[in-house]
Amino acid sequence: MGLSDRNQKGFKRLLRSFVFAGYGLKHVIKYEQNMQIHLVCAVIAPAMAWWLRIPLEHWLVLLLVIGGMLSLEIMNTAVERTVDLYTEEFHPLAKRAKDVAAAAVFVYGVFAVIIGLLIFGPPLFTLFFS
Ligand SMILES: Nc1ncnc2c1ncn2[C@@H]1O[C@H](COP(=O)(O)OP(=O)(O)OP(=O)(O)O)[C@@H](O)[C@H]1O
Repeated sequence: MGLSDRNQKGFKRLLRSFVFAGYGLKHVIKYEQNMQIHLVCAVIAPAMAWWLRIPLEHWLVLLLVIGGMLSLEIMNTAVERTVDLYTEEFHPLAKRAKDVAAAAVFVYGVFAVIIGLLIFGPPLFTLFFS
């Protein structure tokens, strides 16, 4: 399906958007090392949550943080590809755009780690030291 199908409506268009999102997801997983690292964490964290039997409200926060982290990494890749489309030569604004997008991932990552410590710290402490 090409760009001319943009005016399509209904279920077919919805299905089409899922298929394209799938292409995007496959690309990021295949080529972005950071995404692969995030995915490993996205498997380990729920496994730990299950093991430690954390409460439902902590599950909700955890899932929100994992979804946010993965989505932000995907958006970061979109920014990188868009910048590369504009120029593969060195350009200070290209650097600025990529570094700012990377900073967004970094800031979220720092808060994700803090939330992870707050969620997993107390039950781990109880498990090992009491
Ligand atoms: N066209 C460009 N002009 C100037 N600086 C750039 C350009 N492309 C990338 N950079 C900068 O070079 C550094 C490394 O970028 P590189 O392309 O290796 O990784 P990335 O595309 O930013 O991220 P990733 O490795 O996750 O794909 C970053 O500081 C980035 O901002």
